[in-house]
Amino acid sequence: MIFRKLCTSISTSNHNPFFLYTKSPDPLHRFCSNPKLLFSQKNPILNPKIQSLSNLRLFGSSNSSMGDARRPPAVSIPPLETADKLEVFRAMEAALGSPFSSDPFVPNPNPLIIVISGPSGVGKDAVIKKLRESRESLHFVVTATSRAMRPGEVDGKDYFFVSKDEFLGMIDNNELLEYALVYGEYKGIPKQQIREYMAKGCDIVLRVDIQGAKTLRGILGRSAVFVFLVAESEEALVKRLIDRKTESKETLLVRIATAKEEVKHVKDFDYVVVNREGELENSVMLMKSIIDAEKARVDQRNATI
Ligand SMILES: Nc1ncnc2c1ncn2[C@@H]1O[C@H](COP(=O)(O)OP(=O)(O)OP(=O)(O)O)[C@@H](O)[C@H]1O
Repeated sequence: MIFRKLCTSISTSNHNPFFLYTKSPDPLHRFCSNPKLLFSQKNPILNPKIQSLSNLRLFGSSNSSMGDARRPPAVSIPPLETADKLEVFRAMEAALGSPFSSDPFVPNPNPLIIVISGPSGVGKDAVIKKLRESRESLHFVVTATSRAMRPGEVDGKDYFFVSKDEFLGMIDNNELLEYALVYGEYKGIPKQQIREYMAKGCDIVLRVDIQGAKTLRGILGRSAVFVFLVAESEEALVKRLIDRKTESKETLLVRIATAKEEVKHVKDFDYVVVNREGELENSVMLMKSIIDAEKARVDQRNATI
């Protein structure tokens, strides 16, 4: 009730269309026309920066207290319609009593760790290859593996191909963030590579199997983003694996049986991307959107290795 009275009194006493703030003897009256402002940083009583607005004069507007000899001289803002932009800019700085800052309003996003996983043959490598071509700020960690090189693969680019003994040495020296024995072969993620590229501000992409993703979730928690790649159906996945022609009949059967179980783990991930037959480009686009959205999060993930 008292508050409404205050507002009524100021709305009848203040006719200046540009400012809520006038030289009323009662400081509460100055911001009464919008009750929210009373308690916000826009309230000149609370914000000393805006208090300097009392020195502000617009061309063509009257200011009844201009004769007050105790106040510093008023700053004039030239008319926006005709004045030079820089002139207006400088006048506004002078009116506010400090230069406008060019510092970013929000800090740059943190480097992101993106874990991509999914059943064998779903298209992880295919998606990553396309992402690699389109995003320079992403670093794709080259996994170390003890498996033999497939035709077309390049050492140091697709994987670091090492012997089983070399791999065991890396485990002993604590050089791996995560490692696993997959279908009789070792695969692991070198820590040093991640540290080095995160220090350069790059986002990191890790490609792991489902078990690896589970282990990484245990290590990284919510500090990394986990994406599950899946085919649209079991049928599509089997056809894709047959087409790839990299498996024996036996390993093909094992991979298919494993994939059926692995799909159940989708709920442990942050995102799922369905890599439909013939729609690889769409999957890549969705991956990019996920990364963009993650970079725009207010509550940034903050991974340290
Ligand atoms: N959307 C798609 N449509 C059709 N074929 C695809 C699609 N995505 C990937 N492929 C093909 O499916 C096969 C398996 O893909 P890829 O090797 O990338 O799978 P992966 O998940 O990396 O498998 P693994 O875990 O066994 O290494 C490849 O021949 C690839 O070119």
